[in-house]
This record gives sequence, structure tokens and C-alpha cells, in this order.
Amino acid sequence: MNAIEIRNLSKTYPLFKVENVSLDVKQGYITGLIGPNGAGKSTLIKLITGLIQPDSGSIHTLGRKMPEQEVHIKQRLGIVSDECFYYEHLTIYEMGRMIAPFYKRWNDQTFRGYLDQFELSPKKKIEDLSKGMKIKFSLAVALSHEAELLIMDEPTSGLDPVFRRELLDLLADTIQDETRSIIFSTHITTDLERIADYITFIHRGQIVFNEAKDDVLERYTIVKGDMELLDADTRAHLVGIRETAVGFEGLSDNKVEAEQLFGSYALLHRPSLEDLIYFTAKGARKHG
Ligand SMILES: Nc1ncnc2c1ncn2[C@@H]1O[C@H](COP(=O)(O)OP(=O)(O)OP(=O)(O)O)[C@@H](O)[C@H]1O
Repeated sequence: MNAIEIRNLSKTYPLFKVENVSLDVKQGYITGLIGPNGAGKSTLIKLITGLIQPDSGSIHTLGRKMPEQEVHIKQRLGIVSDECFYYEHLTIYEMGRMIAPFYKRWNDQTFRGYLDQFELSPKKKIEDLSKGMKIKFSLAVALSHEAELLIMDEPTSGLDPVFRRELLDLLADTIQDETRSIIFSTHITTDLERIADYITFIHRGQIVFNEAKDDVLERYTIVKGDMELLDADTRAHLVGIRETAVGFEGLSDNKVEAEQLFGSYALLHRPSLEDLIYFTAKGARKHG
């Protein structure tokens, strides 16, 4: 079962396009959305949440079609970001009162519990909240109406390390019942190494891969060796290469092939998600 099903989605801006994207986001899991600056992560999230309309293609969220069934979908969706505040002059308490009637499954007691847990004073005005506090507030709202799908655009980037860890634990707990799902865009890839089940990698408006995190980190490998190992064949094999005075470091998208190609002449080791972004942004070749 998929929480989100995207088919052949395209959106063109004057200098950028999301092109023919198809993507399944699995229900009951945490999916991390990664990619370099300007890759299209926020654009994809805005398309999914209906903030912008695609030129072509379709999006089904929680089994319902966007934008036709947007009102129904929004009841079951929690959007967590520091950007979705329209009433800056209201206090947290007043904003909560304003939001509550919109949701059929709103639980005021749960909301007050999260405000307390996240140390958010109900008397504080929205305009006086820091970026991290806005994230906490929108998370409290999402969790108080029993959202089945949390869509989070860089939720941890404005948070201190203590709350960041607490948030990651909270998210891991949130999906324990296997009916809830989370899609989570971030540059803090170590957060995803900690909690993500699936990774969606977007680059230049296209999906590079959408796979289980453990499979990705098993399939790719970092290759390190002396410069004399780099010839036309070995260069063509690597997705991206960093050359230094003492040798090279590169990313292979096929560990088995890399082992055959480089044998015992090079050092191979497991990449981090950050390595995948770095070498993909550096390289010209498409991943296999
Ligand atoms: N409304 C718009 N009009 C024109 N171009 C836009 C618009 N919104 C975004 N873009 C362009 O689309 C591209 C992708 O932007 P997007 O914000 O989706 O990237 P991102 O992956 O979220 O980047 P970052 O990691 O830097 O936040 C950028 O080149 C951006 O300038």
C-alpha cells in the first residue's frame, strides 16, 4: 500500500523543470527526500501538498486524487514546515482555536500536551516564534488531528541538537502502528541515516532512485585508490570522482562491478547519504 502515488508528473518553471516524475511513497514507513540545493525537493513537496499545480501527471495521496479530493486529503495530512503561517499576529492559543474546527479528528487535550512537551507557551505570538518553534508548533498541530501522513520540509534544520534527537525519536514512535507515514526532506542526512526506511533522491528535477535505505547503502560503494587506476574504463564506471594530489575517491553505483573492476588495488567502503549527494552533484553520468 502506498501513501503517495505520483505518475508522470511534470512542472516547468522558466529555468527549471520537474520532469516526468513517478514515485511511490510506502505507507507505514519514513521516506527521506534528499538532493542538492535547487534539485526540486520543495517543488515536489509543494506539488504533493497542492500549493502548486502540475502541468501534467497525477498524484494520489492516501488513495485519493489531487486536487479533486484535496479537502478530504487535507483532513488526513499534516504539513510540517516553518513556512505555513498566515496569521502572524495571533498567539499560539488563538491559532490553535482557529485551526481546531477545520479538523474532524482534532483533540484539544493532545494539542495542549504537545505544547507542554515542546515547551511552547500558548501566550506567545506566532510572529515572535523562532524557526524551530514554528516547526514544533506545526508538528503539534499535525499530531493533534491524527494525521496519517506527515509531510515535512526540512523539519530539523532550525532545531537544536537536543530537540532534534527528541523529534527523531518521536517520528520513529509515530509510525510504530504502521498506518502512519512520513516523507521528510532534509540536508541533514545523518537524521535520515538514523530513522529513514526509504530514500528518494532527486537531482535536477528527476528521481535518481527511490529505494530502501539499506539496499541503497549496500548497492553503492566508495572507491579509493591511486591515480594510475583511473583510465577511460574505470572513469566511465564511476558516477562522480574527486581527484587529489595523492589519489582519487569515487562513487560507484554497482559494488559488485566495482569489486571486479578494481580488485584488491583499490579500497572500497560503504558510502554515507552525503557521499551519494556529493558525488552525484559532481558527476555527469546517470546512475544505473
Ligand atoms: N515559483 C518559482 N518560479 C520559478 N522558479 C522556481 C519557483 N520555485 C522554485 N523555482 C526553481 O526551481 C528550482 C528547484 O527549487 P526547489 O526549491 O524545489 O529546490 P530544493 O531541492 O528544495 O532546494 P534547496 O535544497 O536549496 O531548498 C530552483 O532552481 C528554483 O529557483
